[in-house]
Amino acid sequence: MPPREPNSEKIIDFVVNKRNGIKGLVDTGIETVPELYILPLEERLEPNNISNHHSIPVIDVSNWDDPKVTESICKAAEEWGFFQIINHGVPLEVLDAVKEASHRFFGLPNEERKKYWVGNSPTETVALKTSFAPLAETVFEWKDFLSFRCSPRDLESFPLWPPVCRDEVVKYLESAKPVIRKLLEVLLKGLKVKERDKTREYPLIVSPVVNLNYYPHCLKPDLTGGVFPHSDISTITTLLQDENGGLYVRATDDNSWIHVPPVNGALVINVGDILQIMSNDRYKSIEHRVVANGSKDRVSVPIFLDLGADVVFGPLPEVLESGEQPLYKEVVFSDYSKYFFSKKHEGKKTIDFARI
Ligand SMILES: O=C(O)CCC(=O)C(=O)O
Ligand SMILES: [Fe+2]
Repeated sequence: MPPREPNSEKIIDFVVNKRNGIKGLVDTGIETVPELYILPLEERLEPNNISNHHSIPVIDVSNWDDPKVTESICKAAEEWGFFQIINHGVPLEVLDAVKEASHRFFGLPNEERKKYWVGNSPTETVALKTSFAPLAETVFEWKDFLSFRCSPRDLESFPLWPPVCRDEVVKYLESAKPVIRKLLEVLLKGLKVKERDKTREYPLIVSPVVNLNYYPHCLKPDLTGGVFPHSDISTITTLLQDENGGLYVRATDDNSWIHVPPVNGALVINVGDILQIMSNDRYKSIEHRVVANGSKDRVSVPIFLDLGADVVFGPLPEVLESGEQPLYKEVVFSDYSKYFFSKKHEGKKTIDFARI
């Protein structure tokens, strides 16, 4: 990594070592964007790279038994890797409550918030972090996030989670689980995996991670990145975004960036690397990025369906049945995940870890 300028070291000390995060820095009333957060020209999202002719599908899932619905889901996972669902049954109040809870947590006084800083938190199942991989990044992401590990065992530490948001996180996850199960069922069926194969489904649903993402307003959002281009490592991600917008998804045909417009009550679903690997590239784990807002603090709440640390995954036997060559080897989830978190966000590079 090239040496950083002296002021960047001071900023890192404040946001990382002193655990104030970007939220703490914005609260000091900074009037310019520090060098540490400025992207080189070629990495910024330029207006002429934003698509004006693509849009990701919005699918009404009020009737899961309608074959048109299931076909649209599998087709969207193949062609776009991203889609929004509406009429999914998760109550609007639950969605609004978890967004409000995110604002409440990040609105806590610095000293209160810091108690949950990674490595210092009362439990390993909840961790407050800034940017993505500060030890590996030359430019930081304009984002803090509070991450909850939510396997049934992790939930035993619920009493140690921040009281201002813990009920809302659990309620959101529990309300979303039937939808997530249904989505997995549909997507696996599209890969010819036998219905209700519990041994298969179980490890897929058991290790969710919920993040409360917080992007404070940024004076010059065009110069910075809320999240840099990356793909998720999950099986699928279910994301709740707020009304500010700012999420962009890569178009597979011309590499432009497609804005994902906020739709009240919708959930954004995307395929992650695990499902791309399991499907031997049938479903696509697509690059996406976030641009912070110039005047509003943005929140989003993803549920990442991860795997248990020791779960091994690779292309599914059903997919290879017809003689298709596997494009990926089998890997252990914890190895894949460690690799992802050891480096900065770098587009689609993580998946090469498993590629044959
Ligand atoms: O905030 C968003 O809209 C997306 C965040 C994201 O991509 C992530 O947390 O992996
Ligand atoms: Fe993501």
